[in-house]
Amino acid sequence: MIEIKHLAKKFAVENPKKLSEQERKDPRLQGRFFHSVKDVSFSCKQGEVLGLLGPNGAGKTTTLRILSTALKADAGQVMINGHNVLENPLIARKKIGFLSGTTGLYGRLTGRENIAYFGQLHGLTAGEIASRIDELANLLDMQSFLDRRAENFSTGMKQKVSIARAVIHQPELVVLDEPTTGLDIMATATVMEFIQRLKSQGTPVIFSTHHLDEVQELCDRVTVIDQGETRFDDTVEAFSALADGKLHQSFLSVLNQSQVKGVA
Ligand SMILES: Nc1ncnc2c1ncn2[C@@H]1O[C@H](COP(=O)(O)OP(=O)(O)OP(=O)(O)O)[C@@H](O)[C@H]1O
Repeated sequence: MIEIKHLAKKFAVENPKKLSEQERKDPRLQGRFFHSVKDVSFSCKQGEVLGLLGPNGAGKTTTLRILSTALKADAGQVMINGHNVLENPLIARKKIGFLSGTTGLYGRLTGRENIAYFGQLHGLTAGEIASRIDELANLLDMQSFLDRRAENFSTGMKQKVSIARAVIHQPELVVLDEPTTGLDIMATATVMEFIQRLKSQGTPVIFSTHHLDEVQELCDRVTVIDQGETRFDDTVEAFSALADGKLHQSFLSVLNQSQVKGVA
């Protein structure tokens, strides 16, 4: 069980000129600070997949980076199976597998070496690493390129190796930031099947996405964030029922209500 309560994170704005026009108009900009995440709460149980939705700049990546301990929250609580993540980041790192959109692979290492390196960081033995990589190579369809240097990998190859690297230590919770962005149909299907498999093994998965068909196919729960605040957090059935099964309409209706609230 993972529970996120009232997360908040602001960033100091070093140079206001570097903000986009949209950010300059955003009510989250207050003086020298941009309050990227203001009040985000959601929860996800064993074996559930949660889809984190929101428009560009809503605060999804910031939330997931806090969850994975890559960023420190200003306020709020993250509990994983009774452990306080924000107070015990080292324990939390062992429990969480995090795919970030920005962490690159080491180009001079092969795919296998990139994954094995993370296994070593997590304290796995050489034997454990080898058998786990074999298993992941199968699940993510990586055999044909695993022993090539990563520098010339396609986007799909890179993403598969990055996912394998994130889950080498069999984490209790898997957090994926836009795992299918930029992937072709085949690679997307492989990643979706992989998430499905984690789910069937009972591992909770939280992933951000802009693809509602992925939500339809995989998710048990949906959380919508807008302007740094949770605007919807419930089952996929409840989300779907907002607009007679049309998830795009459900999403838009949550955002419309959110804007009405923002104005009020
Ligand atoms: N280190 C930072 N310093 C200043 N502002 C930041 C920083 N990181 C994020 N932000 C701002 O916080 C807001 C939320 O960003 P975030 O990346 O969390 O959004 P997102 O929902 O993941 O968006 P997208 O769907 O475009 O990936 C954005 O306006 C972003 O520019």
